[in-house]
Amino acid sequence: MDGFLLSRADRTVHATGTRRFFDDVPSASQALRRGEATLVVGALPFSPHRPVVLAQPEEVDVTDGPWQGPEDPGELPAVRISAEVPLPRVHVERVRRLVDRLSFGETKKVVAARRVVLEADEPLDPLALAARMIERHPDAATFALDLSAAGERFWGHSLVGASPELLVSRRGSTVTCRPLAGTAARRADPEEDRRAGEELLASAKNLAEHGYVVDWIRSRLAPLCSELDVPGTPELVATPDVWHLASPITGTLRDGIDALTLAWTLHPTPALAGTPREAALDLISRFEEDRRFFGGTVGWCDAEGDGDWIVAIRCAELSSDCRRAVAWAGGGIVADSDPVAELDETTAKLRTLLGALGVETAPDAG
Ligand SMILES: C=C(O[C@H]1C=CC=C(C(=O)O)[C@@H]1O)C(=O)O
Repeated sequence: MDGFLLSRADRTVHATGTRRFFDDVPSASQALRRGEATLVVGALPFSPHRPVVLAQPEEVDVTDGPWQGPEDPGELPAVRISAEVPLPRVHVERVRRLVDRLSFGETKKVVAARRVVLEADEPLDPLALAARMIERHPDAATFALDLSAAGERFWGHSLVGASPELLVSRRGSTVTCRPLAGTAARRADPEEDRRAGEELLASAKNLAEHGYVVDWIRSRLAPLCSELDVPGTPELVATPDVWHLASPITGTLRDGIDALTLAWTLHPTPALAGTPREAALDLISRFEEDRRFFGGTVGWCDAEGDGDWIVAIRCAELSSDCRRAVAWAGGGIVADSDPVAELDETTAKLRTLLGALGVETAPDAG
């Protein structure tokens, strides 16, 4: 696909063509500051050491409300799962090993992720998939973008997803974050569903998982803000597939740090990495293959420094022929995590992407 789409309930940024690519966050931020670019769009990968996708687009369309895609995006092709990496039982075993490490080591939390490889009968149009995801997940931030600028491994690839998690947003001197961590699968029965949400809100394990993320964001934002409002307890938010614990955080920035630099300062949070962050990143690199842009961040930043950066979860990377896709899901592991429940949690999270493609996932064991 050409370009970049970020559709949120209140605003859509749709950009096409490229005037210039940037190699890193500081050079993009400098171009915005000097007035050499009016907008930068793109994505940062999960690993802070891998190439970014940051571009000044040729044309930009900013509209109120969610993206109004093609009148009739048409049917998506039939898609099936061709591999799971690692196999579900191996993911359970990995989580068990991580739990052992967390019980005896200095690491308090680490996020373990797995992948599902999908094959499509016909090419899967990234924007048609995005349109389907907007329809199914109207409250999420739906994105679709070309990843080619990240190098040969990504030529012609695109990333498509519908994320419920805002990494950071800046409007003038106001900075907003809404980290998510702590999850329970939604239930078909309304009474059971309500109870699942209430239990999540009272779960010491999930509150601990959540607390690490809030502490990280507070520690990164506090030096940059004259005021910072961090709620003492999280609230419950729902997607069609899962309940989450969420903390809406708001601050007043002291100086003109732009949204892109804020994203770079916060990313990856313990919602995707763990605590302490470096130890968790080290464990992830030893237990998993490169996450590429899963768990990274997707967004835009304008010349005023305003912008929105979304955590790249509930997403898939499409190959250049659009016949293959890789979807990821992860979950925070702490010392008292149950490995089988953690597998089920990733299955519930995968439903956002797989459901849009009409692919069935195994029902969870809960
Ligand atoms: C890592 C993912 O979710 C994050 C966001 C919300 C809740 C999470 C959790 O409960 O572990 C994760 O931190 C994912 O969707 O793949």
